Amino acid sequence: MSLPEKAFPVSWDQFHRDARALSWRLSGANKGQWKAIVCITRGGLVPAAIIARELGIRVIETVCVASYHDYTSQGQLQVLKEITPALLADDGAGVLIIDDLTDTGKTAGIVRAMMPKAHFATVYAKPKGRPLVDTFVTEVSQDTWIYFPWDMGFTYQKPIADDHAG
Ligand SMILES: O=P(O)(O)OC[C@H]1O[C@H](OP(=O)(O)OP(=O)(O)O)[C@H](O)[C@@H]1O
Ligand code: HPA
Ligand SMILES: [Mg+2]
Repeated sequence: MSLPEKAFPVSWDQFHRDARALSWRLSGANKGQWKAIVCITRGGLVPAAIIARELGIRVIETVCVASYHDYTSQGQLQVLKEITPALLADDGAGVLIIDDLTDTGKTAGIVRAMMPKAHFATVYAKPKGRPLVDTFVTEVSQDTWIYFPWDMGFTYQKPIADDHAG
């Protein structure tokens, strides 16, 4: 397991703000008219709930993809549940695909291929995945790991001075 060099921790408050910022951007795309959200589980579930609330979208579908089995190392991508055929019609035109982030772009690539005309949005993006998303809020470098609030808990932090003590 190789740990990315930099850490980008995100609090619930920050995530809510960033997901709202994404909603604002999406309200200006496709005239704000979306047939449905397809969220990529599990990470896409949280932003999908916030965006659905902001944009008044009531039809929420999932596509279940798993890849990072061992913390930061990506394994074989597995599609555990496909999208309902009703939304695949017309190549997914008018459908909003939501995920928490795009990293290598592999997950985005697989889901995009299922619905080439859908609009793909993530809250965060790294450079490799960025060309695969239509809308995102914040870009972080490829050597940064994003720590989401649902993966974290409060822990004791050593004072900075302790690192300098002999
Ligand atoms: O751009 P990629 O390199 O494909 O990585 C991005 C994907 O990885 C994470 O999901 P993960 O497969 O870890 O599952 P999870 O959402 O259930 O945590 C994240 O939520 C994205 O879906
Ligand atoms: N953080 C959390 N999950 C992830 C990341 C990340 O930077 N990249 C791929 N899955
Ligand atoms: Mg995911």
